[in-house]
This record gives sequence, structure tokens and C-alpha cells, in this order.
Amino acid sequence: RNNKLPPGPPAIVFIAKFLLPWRPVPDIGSMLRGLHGRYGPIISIWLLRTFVFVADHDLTHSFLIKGGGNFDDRPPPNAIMKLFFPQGIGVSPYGAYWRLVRRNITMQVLHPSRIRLFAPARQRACDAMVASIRGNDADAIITVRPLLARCLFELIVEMSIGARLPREALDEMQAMNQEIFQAMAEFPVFSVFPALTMRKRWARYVALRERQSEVLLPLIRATRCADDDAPCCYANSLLKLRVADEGGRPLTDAEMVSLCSEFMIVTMDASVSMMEWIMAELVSHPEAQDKVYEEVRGKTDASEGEDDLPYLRAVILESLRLHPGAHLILPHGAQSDGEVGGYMVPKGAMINFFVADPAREFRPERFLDGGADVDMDITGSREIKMAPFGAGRRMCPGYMVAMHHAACLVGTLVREFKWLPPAQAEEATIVDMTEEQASFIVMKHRLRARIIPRN
Ligand code: HEM
Repeated sequence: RNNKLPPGPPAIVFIAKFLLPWRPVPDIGSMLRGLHGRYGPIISIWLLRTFVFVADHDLTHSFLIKGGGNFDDRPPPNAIMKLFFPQGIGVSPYGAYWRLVRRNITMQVLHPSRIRLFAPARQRACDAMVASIRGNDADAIITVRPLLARCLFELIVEMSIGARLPREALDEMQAMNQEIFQAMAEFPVFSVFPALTMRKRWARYVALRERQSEVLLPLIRATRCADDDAPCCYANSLLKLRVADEGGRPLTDAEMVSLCSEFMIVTMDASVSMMEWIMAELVSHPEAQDKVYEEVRGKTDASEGEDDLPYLRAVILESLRLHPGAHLILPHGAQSDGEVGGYMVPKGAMINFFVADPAREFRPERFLDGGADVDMDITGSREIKMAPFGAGRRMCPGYMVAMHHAACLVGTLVREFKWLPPAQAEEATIVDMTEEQASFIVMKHRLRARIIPRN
């Protein structure tokens, strides 16, 4: 039996170098690149439990695909995730509850046949986005992110509760979700007993959580569908779900609020960040934007997605390759001792996979006929070449809908407007692609672009 743990720095050195409380939150990307450069593609650090970091696609494949489910647990969530999404899919340990709620979202909301049902909602949200941009002067300078966020939020709300909300209700809910998202982003990584050590702030978060339930529960309960058996939106599928292992009980209010807000908040920001990066690449690469325009110019239906738009699909993949939502996918947990890459990974270890690609050249053609990655499989089942959505049983169940929405929204923006760098001044004509580590890797400086309406 091989008992050799992956190499790594002694805990004391790691703490002294990176985790001293008065140091700012570490830039995880450069910190890990440094450690991997020194110790190799798999490292371990013992900090009250074993933390394993993996920075190699083949090893990631060995864990997530060949590991046969042994590494598909989740470590316990931190305090803020536990407060806002205690029974969310993403934080649930591997087991019956996770299987139930994961199968439900996959079959009832994110399956291609269900995505198709929301075509009218997509069209409406895209039309509203275009109308709001047309309200600006020609040649205006637009901040792109809020437009994408509003459009996607309208769509996600309709997918969640099966209804359209009046503008004021949407505003209020979007502001509340933003506050929750902000709370997650600013929450110290290494906080202990936050209810005692940061009392005022924690009380604010608890009040926010209560407000979240007050707003969401009546909306969930009010969902009505034409067909009594088939759910018509995510909230309705949750109302109809029964937990077979627990005597067929319905979901509790807390479970429904957790699941619905996970759908509305965490997934929303990942998608908006992805689309902002795609637009930034298209502003920086006018020739790629022209090719996207050639593909989408004749299409008046915004709702169809990327199926017959190979170049736009390649642009989305290339942007995801260069700007995955995070340096690390969500942490996985080992359910029992296992051996990977010649090392022992003990039960309970927290395993982190580094998926950011340091390459910087934007070349969507790699995903088209004749390109090196034309056969790339984003699910990573055969081989992992990039893993912005993770891989294996815990892979993001929303990857198809995320790509579909990106194609609809970005396709619409390029079909209706030409997007140029914001200013005429020499030094300001280049888009600033500096990254910032928030909950996701976002653009440090919001993308601002000059628009010219197309005929
Ligand atoms: C660009 C947008 C998105 C990115 C980059 C992204 C990325 C990811 C990643 C890396 C994971 C962890 C995978 C793993 O642990 O192996 C994940 C999990 C998850 N994602 Fe996404 N995601 C996105 C959008 C969405 C959307 C739109 C939805 C749903 C509508 C969604 C729902 C989820 C859920 C429920 C999980 C937890 C899965 C589990 O633990 O079983 N995501 N996502």
C-alpha cells in the first residue's frame, strides 16, 4: 500500500508566506503557480486536514473521471455559503439528497428540451435589452455588464418562477441578490466563528437571509402550471419533488429557498462574467466580431443559441479557455483513501483543481474544422483539455444553458450594434483586460464600449 502523500511545503511555511491574517487575501493563481513550479503538478499541504492541489489535465482526469466517484464529495461549506445556500446542490455532500436535487434541475430545467420551452422568454429579454440600448445616442459609450446582467436576470427569474415580475419587483430582487453576492465575495476566507468575531456584519447577513426567504417563498408557492404533472419552471419542479428516501416528504421551505436562490444568484454572476469577457474579446478583436456578425446578421430569432453558429460557439469556447470563471473549480472531497498519480490521497482530503490556462492568444479558429481542438469535448469524459465547468459527476449541470444564453445575448448585441473601444485617444483604444479575483475572475475595469447601431 502506497502511503506517500503528494509533496508540498510544510504548513508553517505556507501559513507564514500566504495566510497571515494581516495579509490581503492571497492571489490564489500566482500563489499556486509558484508552488506547482517548485513541487510539481500535484501538491499537498496539511492544515488541520489534507489539502491537495492539482494543476495538470491528465491528473484532473484521473481524479474526476477515472476516480469512479470517490472524489465527488464536497467539503463542508464555509459559514457564508451555509447561511445563504445551506441545502444548495453545489454544497451538498455526495448522497441521496444531492442525487435527487441534481437530477431534478438537470431533467426539469437544464435539459435541451426544457431549454427550448423558454425561447419566448429569451426573445423578450433580448428585445428589451436592445430597446434599452437604442435609447442611447448613436456613438454612445455603454457599460456592458449591467445590460447583460439585467437581460439575464429577467430570463432567469422567468425560468425560476415561471412568471414575469413588474420592474420594481425585479429591481428590488436584483439589488438583494447583488447584496448577497457581495457578502459572499467580501467574506474573509479564513474567518472563525463569524457570529462572534464580526457580530454587526453577521447580523446584517442574517437579516438579508430572512428577507431572501420572505421574498422568494410566496413566489415559489404561487407558481401555477397548465399541466398538473409537468412542472413549468424550476420553483414548480421543487414544489412537486418528493424525497423518496425520507418517506416521500416534500422539500422544506429552507431547501426550496436555498435551491432557488442558488439558481438565481451564483449561476447568474458566473454567466454575466463569462459574457462580459466574450464582449471584451470581440471589442479587442474586430475581425472576430465581423465574423460573428456575418453569422448572425440574418437571424431575427435571438432564442436559438449556438447550434448553427459554429464561429460564435468557437468564440465562446475560446473566451472560456482564456477566462474560466475561476482559477480553481469548486473543491471536491475524497470519500475514502485513494491513489492517484502514484500518491496517496486520504479520506476527507479537500481536492482543488487548477483550470486556468496561462496562454493568452485569442484564436477561436482552434475550435473550427482544421483547428487543433475541433473535437474538444467540454465535458472532459475522454480527455480534459480545458475544464471551465469542471468534469465528472459534479460537473456544472448548467454548462449547456450557460453557453446557450451567451450565444443568444452576445449574438443579439453583435447583430444590432457594432462594438468599438471606448475612446478615440490613442492610449485608450485598447480594452483593459486586467483580471480581478472576486467570487469569480471578473474584469477589474468594467468593459465600456462605443456602439454604432447597424441597419
Ligand atoms: C459561465 C457560467 C458558468 C460556469 C463557468 C460554471 C462553472 C461551474 C463549475 C466549475 C462548477 C464546479 C464543477 C465541479 O465541482 O467539478 C459548477 C457547479 C455547478 N453549477 Fe455551474 N457554471 C456556470 C453556470 C451555471 C448555470 C447557468 C447553472 C444553472 C442554471 C449552474 C449550476 C451549477 C450547479 C447547480 C453546480 C453544482 C453541481 C454539483 O455540485 O453537483 N452553473 N459550475
